[in-house]
Amino acid sequence: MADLAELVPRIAATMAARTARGRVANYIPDLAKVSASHFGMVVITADGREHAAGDADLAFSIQSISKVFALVEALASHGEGVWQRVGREPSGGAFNSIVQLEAEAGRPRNPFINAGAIAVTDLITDGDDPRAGAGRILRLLRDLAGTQGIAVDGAVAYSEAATGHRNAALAHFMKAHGVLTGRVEATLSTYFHQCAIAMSCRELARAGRFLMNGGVDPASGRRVVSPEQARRINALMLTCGHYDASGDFAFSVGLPAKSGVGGGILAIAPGRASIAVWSPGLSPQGNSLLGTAALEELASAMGWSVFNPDA
Ligand SMILES: NC(=O)CC[C@H](N)C(=O)O
Repeated sequence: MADLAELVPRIAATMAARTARGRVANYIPDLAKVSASHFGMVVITADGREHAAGDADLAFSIQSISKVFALVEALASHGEGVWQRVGREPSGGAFNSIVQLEAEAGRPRNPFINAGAIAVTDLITDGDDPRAGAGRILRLLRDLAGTQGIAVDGAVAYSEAATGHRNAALAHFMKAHGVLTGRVEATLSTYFHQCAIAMSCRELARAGRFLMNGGVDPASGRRVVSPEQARRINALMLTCGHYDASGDFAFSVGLPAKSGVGGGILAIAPGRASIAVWSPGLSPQGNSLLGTAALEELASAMGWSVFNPDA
């Protein structure tokens, strides 16, 4: 097995030199301002060691990675009731697709496509102030990462709200079917704020540690979710975390992971590591191109696949 102290900087150097870096998301105007030249990576192993390289401490917009932590909050307050409004099947469609909703009575396929995430966020939206629901996610992330320094990037939240017509369409459609119960504007605003949370790879990898550790944060000993919920969240990340590229990601990397259009990916090697990578250039499906390539190299060098007999 490779030595992580040598491997992580080597992967970062390889990715820094790549010229084909994908395209930075531009449908949210403020995300388009980020340079495609960034690459950061942090691997935290079960023994608590952190291996960091590149832009490991630069904050970026976590976007859809926030959907994992919104789900944790919804499970905490609503338990299994979450599954009454959102399914557990990969959609095979784009992250912001609307077509399945019409055929399936407004019930989103899974909590990681936009429709499903908005339905989950509706459960933790409290009143009209987006700071309430987004604040729950922020508190969770700060607690898990061990820093108060994580915040919502107000400019990104505003930019997203100003251009988020597709998300508004998804939300109104679900409201018409009774899948959303809160006020649509409040739910959407909460969703835009959670997506605009900015944090670094180091903070994100720390925040993901409970998922490699059966639901307990190894840093504090706090139980975040039950062992069964941790397994299920990992299962959803593996099957749905990369939208219509989830099968390909499972094929080439083989780890539960959640991507965001800010170019971040949180990946979990159960029992072994919590990993965060960031490179803003995206594949056509909206997943970090170099982040995926880096995870593929890491997983293969370490033998970290949930499909390995000895993993
Ligand atoms: N895939 C993503 O990261 C999408 C999140 C983005 N905030 C959106 O709603 O479109």
